[in-house]
Amino acid sequence: MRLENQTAMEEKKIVRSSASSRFKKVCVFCGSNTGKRESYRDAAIQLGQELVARGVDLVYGGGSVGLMGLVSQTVHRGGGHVLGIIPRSLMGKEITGETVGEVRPVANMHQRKAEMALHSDCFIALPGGYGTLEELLEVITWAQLGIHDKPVGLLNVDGYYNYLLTFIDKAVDDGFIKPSQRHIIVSAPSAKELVQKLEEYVPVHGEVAGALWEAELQRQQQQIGSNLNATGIPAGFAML
Ligand SMILES: C/C(=C\CNc1ncnc2c1ncn2[C@@H]1O[C@H](COP(=O)(O)O)[C@@H](O)[C@H]1O)CO
Repeated sequence: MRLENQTAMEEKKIVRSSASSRFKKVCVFCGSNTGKRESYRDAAIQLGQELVARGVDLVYGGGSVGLMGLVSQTVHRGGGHVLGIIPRSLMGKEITGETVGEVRPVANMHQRKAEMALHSDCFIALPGGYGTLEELLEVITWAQLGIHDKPVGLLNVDGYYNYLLTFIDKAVDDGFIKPSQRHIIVSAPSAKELVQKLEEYVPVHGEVAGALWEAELQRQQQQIGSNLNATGIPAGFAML
């Protein structure tokens, strides 16, 4: 059966390669829309195929819309485990569509990001909009602070992220990002090249030595839990 928006190229059989991966689970951030270029859809499917070929499971934001749907359906169809972490407020089918694999409902967007990060060994951003950018920049910030040392990859399909990369270079030139931390982001134009680079990535720690990951996330989760009001919205947030 063809997936929605699936091209002929995508129907190729996915063969699990014998090459093992240092990653067990990769978290993918990507558009809840497919974007206007076929190359974006192809890249989502190619990334899903690359994960399956390497025996890597998927963690993502849940739902079946846009590129999220394509990558999750590809991994699921290829036999990989798919974990979708989704705030209860986004769970309506009209918002997320039919999801595949395991779905973990969480209280809010903050808990989703913490859980996505906790359950994965690496992050990859495909093309996307505000949601994708926000998720990407948060894990980069956490890497900069030494909260984690998991690789962060940008799948720069057809130069989609060129302006962002240029902007980051400007921030380095103008003294807002340390040159050593420019290298937190690993980018490549294709899924195969990107995953290979991420496999070879050696983390560069900033001023905070060592990963404080587990402790920090557990602290965040407790904080989130204790801050929730009756509607599941953290104190101080009007809406989520
Ligand atoms: C509002 C619409 C769809 C929302 N559906 C979503 N379902 C699950 N996860 C989502 C959804 N929207 C955003 N996300 C998260 O943000 C990233 C995508 O956001 P973007 O703004 O589209 O880049 C994604 O990684 C999810 O974690 C109907 O359009």
